[in-house]
Amino acid sequence: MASVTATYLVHDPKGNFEKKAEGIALGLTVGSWTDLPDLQKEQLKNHKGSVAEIIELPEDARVNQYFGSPRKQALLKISYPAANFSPDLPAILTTVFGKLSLDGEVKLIDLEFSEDLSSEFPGPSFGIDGIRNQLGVYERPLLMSIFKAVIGRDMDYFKHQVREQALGGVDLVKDDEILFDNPRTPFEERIKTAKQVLAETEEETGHKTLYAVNLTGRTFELKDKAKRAAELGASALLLNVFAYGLDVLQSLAEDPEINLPIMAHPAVSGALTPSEFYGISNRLLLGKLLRLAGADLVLFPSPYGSVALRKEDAVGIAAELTEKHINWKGAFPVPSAGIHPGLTPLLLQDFGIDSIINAGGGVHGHPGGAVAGGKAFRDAIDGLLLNKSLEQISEESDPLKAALNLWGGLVKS
Ligand SMILES: CSCCC(=O)C(=O)COP(=O)(O)O
Ligand SMILES: [Mg+2]
Repeated sequence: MASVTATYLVHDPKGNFEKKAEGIALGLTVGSWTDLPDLQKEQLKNHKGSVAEIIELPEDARVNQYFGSPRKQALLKISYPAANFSPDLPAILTTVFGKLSLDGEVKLIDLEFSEDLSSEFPGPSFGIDGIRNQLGVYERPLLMSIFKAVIGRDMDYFKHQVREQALGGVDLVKDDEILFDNPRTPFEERIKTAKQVLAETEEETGHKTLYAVNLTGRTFELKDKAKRAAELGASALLLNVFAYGLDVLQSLAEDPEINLPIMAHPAVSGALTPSEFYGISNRLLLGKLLRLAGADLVLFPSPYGSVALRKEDAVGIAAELTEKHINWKGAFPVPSAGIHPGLTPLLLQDFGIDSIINAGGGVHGHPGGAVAGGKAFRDAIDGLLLNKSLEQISEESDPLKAALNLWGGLVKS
C-alpha cells in the first residue's frame, strides 16, 4: 500500500515511547478512534497511522544537560497511508509534521516514500548527467563561481565579472542569492549580457560556461519569468526555495516550457534545521526533499567553510542527492560558503567527483583577480586528480601558489 514513513527523534523523561508513538500515529490521522462504534472503526482502519518501529537510543549527557533533567531518547517510525493525502508536498508535510512540529522537542529526521508514491514526484529534470552533457565535462568535479558585490553596480560591472570568471575556467557562474531584480542590473539584461559574453569567451578559449540567473519576485510571477529566462538563453535558474516553498520548486521543475536546470539555494533553511531537538534534519530538507521536488543542483554549507554544517549533515545531504534511486536522477551537491583553493583536497575527499566546487570570495578575492582565482581552483582540481599534492601543484601554478599564500592550504596526505 502506498505510504510515507516518517522517522522522528523524540525525548521523554520516562521513556514511554510506545504511548508517544501511538499518540502520534493516531493524532495525525484518524484522531481518537477508540471511542467510535465498530462500523466507523472499520471504515477508518485504512486511514490510521501505524507505528512501524521504535528504536531506543542510549542516554546522552549532553541531552540531559540541555533539558536540565534526565531524558530518554528514541527514534519513532510511523507510517501514514497515502489514502490520507493528495500526492503533493504541502499535503504530505502537513500530515507528517503539521501540528506535530509545534509540539516542542520533536525532530523530523527522515521520510521514506513507497515506490509508487515517489513516482508522483519529478526529481531533477537534468540531474548530474544532464548538466555534464551540457558542459561536456565528465571526469572531474565542476567549478562554479558567484557574482559578488553586484548590488548597486551597473551592467558594465556585471559584464566584466562574467568575462573574468569565465576566463578563469569556471564551468558555471551564478548570481548571488541576494541579487534581486533591480533597475541597474535587470533580470532580462543579465541573461542577455551573460549569454553574449559567454558565447565570446567560449569562442576565445573553447571552454563552455553556464549562467544561472536568480529567479526572484512574487510567487505567481515566477513561471512567466522562468519561461522568459529560457527564451532569452539563461542556462539555469537559481531559486531561494525556502523563501517560497518546496512545491514552488516542483511546479517550476515540472513545467515543460521552462526546461532549465534549477539550482536550489539554502537561504532561510537555517530557520528550520539547526536544532538537534526540533525542526527538520538537514539531510531530509536539503537532500531528499530538494531532490524529489526537482532541484538539479543543491547548495548547502560545507563542513569547513565560513557557514559550517556538521560534516555528518553535509555528507548526508550529498548522499541523499546522489544515491541511486529508481525514480529520480541524481542532483549535484554544491558544498559552499568560504570555499578557497586550499580546501579543494577536503572537498574532493568528502564529496568526490560528482560534486561542484563553488566559491565567491575565493575567486574574486584572489590577489590576481577573478581570472587567477578561477585558474587556482582549476589547477588544484586537475593536479589533485593526478594524485599530486597541493604543494606540488603550486610549484607549477602561480595562481594556486598565491591563493595558498593568502588563505592557507591543506596538503593531501
Ligand atoms: C551557505 S551556502 C551558500 C553560500 C553562498 O550563498 C555564497 O554566496 C558563498 O559565497 P562565498 O564568498 O562564501 O564563497
Ligand atoms: Mg550567496
